[in-house]
Amino acid sequence: MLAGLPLAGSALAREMPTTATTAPASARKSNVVILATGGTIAGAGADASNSATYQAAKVPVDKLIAAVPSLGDLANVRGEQVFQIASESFTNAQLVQLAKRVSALLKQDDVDGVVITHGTDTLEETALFLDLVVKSDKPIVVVGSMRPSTAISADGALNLADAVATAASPASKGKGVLVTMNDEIQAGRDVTKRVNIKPSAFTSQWGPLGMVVEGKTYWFRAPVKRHGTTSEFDIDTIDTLPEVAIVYGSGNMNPAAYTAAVQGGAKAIVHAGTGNGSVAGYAVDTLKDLRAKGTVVIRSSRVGDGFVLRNAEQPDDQYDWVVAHDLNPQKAKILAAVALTKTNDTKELQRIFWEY
Ligand SMILES: NC(=O)C[C@H](N)C(=O)O
Repeated sequence: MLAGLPLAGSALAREMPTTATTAPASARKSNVVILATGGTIAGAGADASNSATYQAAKVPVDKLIAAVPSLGDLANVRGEQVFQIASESFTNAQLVQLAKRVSALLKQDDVDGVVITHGTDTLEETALFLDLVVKSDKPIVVVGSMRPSTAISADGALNLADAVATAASPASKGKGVLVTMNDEIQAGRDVTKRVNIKPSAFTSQWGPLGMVVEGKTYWFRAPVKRHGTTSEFDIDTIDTLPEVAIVYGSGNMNPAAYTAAVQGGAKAIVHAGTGNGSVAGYAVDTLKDLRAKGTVVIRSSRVGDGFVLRNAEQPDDQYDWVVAHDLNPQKAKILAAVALTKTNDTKELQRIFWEY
């Protein structure tokens, strides 16, 4: 029920008085553009009790903005509807289109920051992609919600207000793509969806960078990996991304999955290995074979936390494989696709996995 939105907004307005601003009254208000792509933050359920059964990507960006009147206290905000999709349906072509729009907007003098509203399922992929390819120091904040806008205690309104506050804050400059969920500011590179049903779904093994409280950002750490202006990748020179497949490791896995991925067009395989990216003994020959024929093999871990070391578990130097460092399989897939636009040299690819 879209009629639920203004109610949610005015409730928020009561809870967040206009004193919650990020800058002194004399400072110019930042100009923030909200690019809407769909997801649960734009979702609508039949009833306020529907927190998990609803349709994603229903509410248009103007209604999302109107539902949170306090946004106007934080920044001069305008919206653009880029897509209206659930994020599990994002394609590489859409990633490229979105990043080109972000890049173009941030080149404008009258844009200080960009917020992207996004479904949470692949939010972490988009956040890393933008981190790698948009050459700007201006804040880019990706935000979603775990409950649809019509649900009791919907989390989208506050997450969006926090995103706008973060995008409007000069303190957010140069910190890479940021994600605001559940009061926290996370590094887009590191953050991952770890719970599929709670507002506290997004965490990073390295911890949040900061928090947003009453429209003000508080920072505790900053990313050290290459991103934005220090990245060697630039969306202005990327038009397509190569196919990269993830193959999931498990007990008694079928190695035919690797071959099928390559037959399906994959230029690289991210092996979501057990433990430290380990590979079943009976599957090693298939991967060695595919590598000999040109497929890039990247070892990541299905565990999600920790990091995969070269030549631990498997002799990567001997097999000419790459390790994903601390990137989980879905993030390794994004970095591999971006890196492959420049090189398929495995030494270069490994350097890129260490540096980004
Ligand atoms: N919470 C969400 O946004 C989930 C939804 N399936 C999406 O990613 O679009």
